Amino acid sequence: MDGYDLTVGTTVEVHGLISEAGSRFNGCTGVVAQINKDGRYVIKLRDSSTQPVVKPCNLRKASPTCPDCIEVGDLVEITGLTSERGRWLNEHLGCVMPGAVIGRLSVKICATGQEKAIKELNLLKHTKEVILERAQGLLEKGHLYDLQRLLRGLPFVPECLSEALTARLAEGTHSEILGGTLKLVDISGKGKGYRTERIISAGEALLFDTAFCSTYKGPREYHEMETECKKKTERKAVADFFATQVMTLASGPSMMRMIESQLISILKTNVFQTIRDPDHVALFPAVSRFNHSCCANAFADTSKTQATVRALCDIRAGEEVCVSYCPVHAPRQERMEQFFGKGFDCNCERCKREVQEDPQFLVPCKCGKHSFSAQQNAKSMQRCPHCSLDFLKETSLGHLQEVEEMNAFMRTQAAAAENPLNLIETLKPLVERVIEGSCLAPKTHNQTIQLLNNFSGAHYFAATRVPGPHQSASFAASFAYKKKVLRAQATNHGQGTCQRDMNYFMSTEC
Ligand SMILES: C[S@@+](CC[C@H](N)C(=O)[O-])C[C@H]1O[C@@H](n2cnc3c(N)ncnc32)[C@H](O)[C@@H]1O
Repeated sequence: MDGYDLTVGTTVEVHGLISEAGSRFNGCTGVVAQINKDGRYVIKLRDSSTQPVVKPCNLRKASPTCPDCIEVGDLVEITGLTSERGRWLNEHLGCVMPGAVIGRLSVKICATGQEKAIKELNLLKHTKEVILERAQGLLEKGHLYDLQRLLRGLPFVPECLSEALTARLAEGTHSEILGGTLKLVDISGKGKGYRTERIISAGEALLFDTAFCSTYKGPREYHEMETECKKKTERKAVADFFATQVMTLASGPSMMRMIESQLISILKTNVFQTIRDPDHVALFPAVSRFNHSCCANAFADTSKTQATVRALCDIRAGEEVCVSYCPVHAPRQERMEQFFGKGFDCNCERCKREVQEDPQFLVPCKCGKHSFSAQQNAKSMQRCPHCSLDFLKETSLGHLQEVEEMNAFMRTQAAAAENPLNLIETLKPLVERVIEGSCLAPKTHNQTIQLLNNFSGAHYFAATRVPGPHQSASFAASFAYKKKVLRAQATNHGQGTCQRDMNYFMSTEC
């Protein structure tokens, strides 16, 4: 029956309109966007931004041979998703799969391989030719980040196109500021750095860069990279890039420059250990211009060949964008040790706060009204001003040592080979003392958090790898302890810390 069995998302054809204004829509196809209370249908037309409102008797399901009608096997682009969870899918290509649910089609996303149920209204059908034309355009304009995303997972990429992309990326001289997000400027006291050109949303990709050189981590890493640089610069185009973009990067303290070459000093100041290839180090000339902050608002997701910098939180227009050169969960002292030789002391807001009082060394008093401090510069004997309980810093540090030893054991081969149920029993007494407070190790110290994380992990492995009646309880315990971990991290360096976890970024598409 015409019109009456149509739901939101169905592809329809308009027919039988007789008014002068309406008759121009006869024969047009579109998708049902909404059904109004008065029973009329709002139609989103394929080729026009006009959305006619039509009675159901003037609509019929588009014939399957209609070029707009989306079918299993079609290539589609996702568009117009507005929810926080769905937005990132916009502009992604997918393939329509069997198994539609009411009002939605099942779409396999090319870039990630995931299947998502998406309304037809949010899908734009494309031919292979249109996609390849778009890809060629991106290559010509040098938008390699978008090109790479477009081609990822597509079944029909011509070899010449993928080879051209691979060659451009491998040269190591390509970088792009994405979507007009950043500008490289002088930053007082820090040399160069990036500021935002507009408001940025958490998760947005800001900059894409390719590795100029990379090698395995090891005692000769800088010398190997120096050799690679020299070899690359035999080509004139690369030599120009090297002179203007590499040799102008920040180098270490002048004392170091007297005993080593300028290039080695630059490499020592700018090379990253890469996140996705942890056995590698790489030089990304454009990423190297980001300054450091211990409460960074961006994160460099790096592999041995390329890097994407993303915003970790919403950022105001004009703010400096910084990444962290060290793990953000480390206590201040450990973080500073990692900057040794880099020629600066971090003076970010977090460091200023933590010089006075590092939250990772606070031990709450039993009365709940006061916290003691086990920080290096704190007094050895402390007394709670509310309940007069005494606290001995050395006892607290001794308990922290116990926690550290347990964590060290958890990193051994013996622990990795152990049955997770036995590991739970090994960890339990210490974890229980931490929770009920008889272990005086600071509750939000990196090591204490690590202990809880290990306990959560042991429960997770027990739930997923050891069959038995304990499995659902182990799952519950794993999540409960993971929550404690995230809460403790948020106490140290603000809400949303879980988003500073590299695993969060590695699980997002990029
Ligand atoms: C990887 S580079 C960052 C870009 C650099 N500002 C430039 O002009 O190329 C590292 C150098 O930048 C400076 N820098 C980075 N973060 C800083 C900070 N938080 N405070 C002061 N200097 C910083 C230091 O000189 C450091 O050796």
